[in-house]
Amino acid sequence: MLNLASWLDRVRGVEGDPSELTESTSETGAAVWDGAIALARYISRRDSVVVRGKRVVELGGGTGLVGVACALLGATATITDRSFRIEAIRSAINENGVPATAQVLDWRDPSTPVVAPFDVVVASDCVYDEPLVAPFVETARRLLAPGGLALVAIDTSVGRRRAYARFETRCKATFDTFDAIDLEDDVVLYALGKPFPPCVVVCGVCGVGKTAVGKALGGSSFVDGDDLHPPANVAKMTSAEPLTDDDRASWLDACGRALSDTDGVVLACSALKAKYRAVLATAARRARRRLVLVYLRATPALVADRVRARADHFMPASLVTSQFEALEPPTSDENDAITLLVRDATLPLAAIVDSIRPYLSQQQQQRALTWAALSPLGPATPK
Ligand SMILES: Nc1ncnc2c1ncn2[C@@H]1O[C@H](COP(=O)(O)OP(=O)(O)O)[C@@H](O)[C@H]1O
Ligand SMILES: O=C(O)[C@H](O)[C@@H](O)[C@H](O)[C@H](O)COP(=O)(O)O
Repeated sequence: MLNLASWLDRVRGVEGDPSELTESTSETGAAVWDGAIALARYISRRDSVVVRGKRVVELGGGTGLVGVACALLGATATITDRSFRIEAIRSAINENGVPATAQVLDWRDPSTPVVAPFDVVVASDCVYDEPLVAPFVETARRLLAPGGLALVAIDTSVGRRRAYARFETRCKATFDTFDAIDLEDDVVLYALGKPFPPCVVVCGVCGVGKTAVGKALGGSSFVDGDDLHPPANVAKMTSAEPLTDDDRASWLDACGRALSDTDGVVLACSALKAKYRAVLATAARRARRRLVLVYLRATPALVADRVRARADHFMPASLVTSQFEALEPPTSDENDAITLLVRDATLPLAAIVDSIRPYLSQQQQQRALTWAALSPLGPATPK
């Protein structure tokens, strides 16, 4: 395996002039531009923090220089470009014997199957044409895990000022942290952090108010666990038969996927037992987020009243007793991965929701702090 220094020496021999390239040039990506060299050097100086052990994707890989550099430094890299560059990227990967794969990715075709998310997105000198800016930034956002970091190097001597200005504006609107750092020569490095909405689960027995609170809190990002039950579970509950641990297993997995596969979900899920909540906490950790668990507390009598008064729901009031029998009320020392908020379900809805919101922004701040600590750039500049 080559080391990074000799690999950089080697690719310097094919340096090119990016000012001659346009989006339609078939030569795009055939030469190594200054941005790529500067970015590879930058990452190599901060390897353990930025890429080691991380899932990295390179956009517009060209020769594959930056992606191969990341893999040489201990990342698992996916190096992407349009189809005509893939062969060259594959040979760069093979030559270096690194843990990397080459994959076709066209930013204007969101259906291209690249397995996201990634901890780090890297790219260099990719936004030289204005029409490319929006699809590029959207692709970076789509592929990046919450809390992840995008590093985009641009050689500003090339003179594509309008494209760069559009890129900056777009990034400021898309990412929640934005730094522009001068690297060597005229290369500017943009460090971008993806918004980091928390995973929220509203739990408690049937009829306690999970859906009402979850909807008010999550708006369009609300997911109702009721909708994730397999039909057999719904049939069972409709016929007044309580669910068993086995019945709940696949449903909890589906709830977990709703948490880990989507940005910023608020999920209503009864999560009656500690072991069910552990499944959800693991899913949140998979998405690199902390789980905020809102437990709604009420008496069996109040809950039975609510369930009886509720129209258009499969859950019969006769199941309320078994729900309380199964319930293991969550405690704050139950699981390190959970931030527990206990709320009185008899309070007005607005009071419950307003008392939860500050914890959500606290999570956002925590994300910014984590990012700043991980970043080799010093504290990130919030927009
Ligand atoms: N804080 C509250 N105050 C008064 N009624 C509520 C409150 N929260 C929920 N409800 C009502 O109680 C019923 C059950 O609430 P729902 O959200 O469907 O519970 P769950 O999703 O836990 O089964 C609904 O008719 C809902 O409008
Ligand atoms: O684990 C269970 O026994 C069920 O999941 C139950 O707890 C849940 O509450 C139902 O989905 C009913 O729906 P509601 O909670 O909306 O009444």
